[in-house]
Amino acid sequence: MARGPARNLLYLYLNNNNSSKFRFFSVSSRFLHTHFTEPKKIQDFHICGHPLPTPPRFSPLWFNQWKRFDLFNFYGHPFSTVVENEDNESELCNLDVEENECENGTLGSEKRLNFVQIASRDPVEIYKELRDASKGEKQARADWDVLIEIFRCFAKSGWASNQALAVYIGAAFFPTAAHKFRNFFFKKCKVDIAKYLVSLGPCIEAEKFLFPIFVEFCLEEFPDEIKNFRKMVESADLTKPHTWFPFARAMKRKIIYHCGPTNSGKTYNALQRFMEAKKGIYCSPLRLLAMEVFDKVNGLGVYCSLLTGQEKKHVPFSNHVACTVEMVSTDEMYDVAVIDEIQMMADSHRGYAWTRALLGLKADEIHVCGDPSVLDIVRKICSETGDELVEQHYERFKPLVVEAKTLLGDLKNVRSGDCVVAFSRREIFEVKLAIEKHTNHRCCVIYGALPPETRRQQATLFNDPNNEFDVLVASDAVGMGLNLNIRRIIFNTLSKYNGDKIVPVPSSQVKQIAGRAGRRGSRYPEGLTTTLQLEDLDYLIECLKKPFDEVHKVGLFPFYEQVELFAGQIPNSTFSELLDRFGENCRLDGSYFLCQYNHIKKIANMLEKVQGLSLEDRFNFCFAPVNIRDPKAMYHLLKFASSYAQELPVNIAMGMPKCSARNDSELLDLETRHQVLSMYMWLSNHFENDKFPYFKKAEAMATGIAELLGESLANARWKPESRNSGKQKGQEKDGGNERPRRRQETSLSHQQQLEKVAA
Ligand SMILES: Nc1ncnc2c1ncn2[C@@H]1O[C@H](COP(=O)(O)OP(=O)(O)OP(=O)(O)O)[C@@H](O)[C@H]1O
Ligand SMILES: [Mg+2]
Repeated sequence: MARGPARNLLYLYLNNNNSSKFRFFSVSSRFLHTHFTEPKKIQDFHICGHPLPTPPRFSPLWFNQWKRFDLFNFYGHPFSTVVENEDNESELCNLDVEENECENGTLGSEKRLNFVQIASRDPVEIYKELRDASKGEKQARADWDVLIEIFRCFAKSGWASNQALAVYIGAAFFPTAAHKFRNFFFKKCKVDIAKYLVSLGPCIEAEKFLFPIFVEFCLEEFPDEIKNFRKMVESADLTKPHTWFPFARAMKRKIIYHCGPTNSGKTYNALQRFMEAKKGIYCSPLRLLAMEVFDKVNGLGVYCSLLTGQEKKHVPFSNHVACTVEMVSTDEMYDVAVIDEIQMMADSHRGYAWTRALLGLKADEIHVCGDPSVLDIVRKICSETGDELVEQHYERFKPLVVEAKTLLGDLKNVRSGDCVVAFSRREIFEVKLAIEKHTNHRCCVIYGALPPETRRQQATLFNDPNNEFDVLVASDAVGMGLNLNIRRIIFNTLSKYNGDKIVPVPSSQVKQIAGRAGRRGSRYPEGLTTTLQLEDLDYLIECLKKPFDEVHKVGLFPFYEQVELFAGQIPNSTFSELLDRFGENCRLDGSYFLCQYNHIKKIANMLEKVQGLSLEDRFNFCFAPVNIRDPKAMYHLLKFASSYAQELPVNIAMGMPKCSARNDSELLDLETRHQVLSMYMWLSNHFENDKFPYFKKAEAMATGIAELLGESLANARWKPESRNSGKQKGQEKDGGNERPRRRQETSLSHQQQLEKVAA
């Protein structure tokens, strides 16, 4: 190969993966971070536009030792291209432009050479040259048009915007910076550089050429913006969450992972250790389960208090507490802690509470119970925290058998001890109505929007063989927490509304629900499961066969103090904006994700018009247990916050219904009233008591409404109203404040929102 004219330049061939052609390309030493086996040596020579300081040490033979060069940019991101080392040494250091295939084949060799020189120039020098130029050189009209397009693309480039983050040019500021850079460039532009860019056209290569010049420009022009953004990013740093709990880190904790499917005795065994301990805490996913453990443990003679978002029942002389996971204290010392349903760490909304409990609990022994999906990530966390991990694996007590016959589409085929699972409130009442109309069975119902007390009452009614209520109709709320004597789980459908569209129920959820059948201690020798329709059976079998999905990330959410620190960096923003900015800018390790906060934002937006709330007040109000899809409940929350902001004692401002529900809209009304009272109790526990002085009254009303709900369900023989008719009715009555009843209302995520609440 003939020698190129610029001997002191090194050009590398880049094999462009998109086309099979070799492209002529040059690389600046600043951008070349290769996996060389002799990294020291490679630092000794300069590439592109720089004379080689010690020519004897620069031997093309070095390059021959490596077949392949991966190129990374300044920030460690790989270029899409790969450098292939041709065996012939002269190919690397002495290129012949003429003889090489070049994508832009129409250009003359002189021009191409010129372009090569521009492309290979140090961007710092190019920037300085532009900056120091008194004015730009004249460009042809057609070239301007191309340049304008190139800069338009640059300003919109996701690639450039992402890269800019590494030098603390935030995504919000990037378009402004790109616009100013364009103005600067056009003012100072030189013909050769412009021509080179025009030859590239609006493409990623042009962006890659411009980007380092843009960086130099930004470093000089926007030092304050860069400094501020850097501070902001640093205050939204959620990396290394295990370091947030130095006291827990100072302890030598032993973590026991009780790992297995449903109904295998995980919680039972963990609770044995809990009860034996001098001082223990049980962390529950649901208020309902915390109440069950509270009753059970006290019943066995171990004094135990109860702590949920809504209730604080202190039992004198107790050293044990059953709480909802959000309420766990990371200040208290315990001998034994139990974190139940540990796989909920991966829950998109509430996962942070489990993560916090696992990382922060100050307990010598921590028992975590759950399926195997988070086992690997718990192993990883324990290796980071230095805790000892002991794994105990469990098998189901009773086999789970799939009934291939199904119900053949006919609810008349239900039997005593069956639980029919449906994924919307509407479906639940339709199924109940059909069963009670066409058979002699009576149905109990359980769904997420019912108060825990009512769900327990319905469970007790179903478990008791001495009454006529021998069938259960339930939503996925049945999947966790209740001890139910279920013979057979029948899936009414295996698809549900996810808030956006109808999707198949995830296999992990199918497993969890189906596993409810044949609980140890129940009178059935095995658990059975099947579907209503034959066509759903294959999917059921597929779900049960599938191994648990391995979770790769668990949830995190900032503490109030972290949000407050972040707020200091962007004054005058609303709480909702603050959350968004935090979400955009927070940094996380690979094992964590930021929990979803859309529901919090929705409350934050509603409370925006309430004057006089501090940031901390807003933060607390936003975590109140409210169904954001229920306008009546939202309205009450707004009223509570307004009274609180005016420093008035907050009234419940709601009457007590006189009798149980006679139709579906009265039932919905009872559900909403209970949720509002539950919210009041929660607020009373999370703010100073004197601000919410009617706690006792709210508690008494909530108990009364839970009873009314129980009575209503026992007598419920009405058709659920259609969404539309409900809406019209509501509009007549309350000016559109009717609660929209949507399919997902009974889904677990909804229930979880209500139970989050719990805390
Ligand atoms: N060793 C035991 N002796 C008596 N009863 C037991 C024993 N182990 C478990 N049980 C009972 O078996 C039932 C299921 O046990 P447990 O609730 O511990 O299962 P689990 O694996 O935690 O299930 P889930 O995944 O549903 O939470 C419970 O009613 C529990 O009281
Ligand atoms: Mg359990």
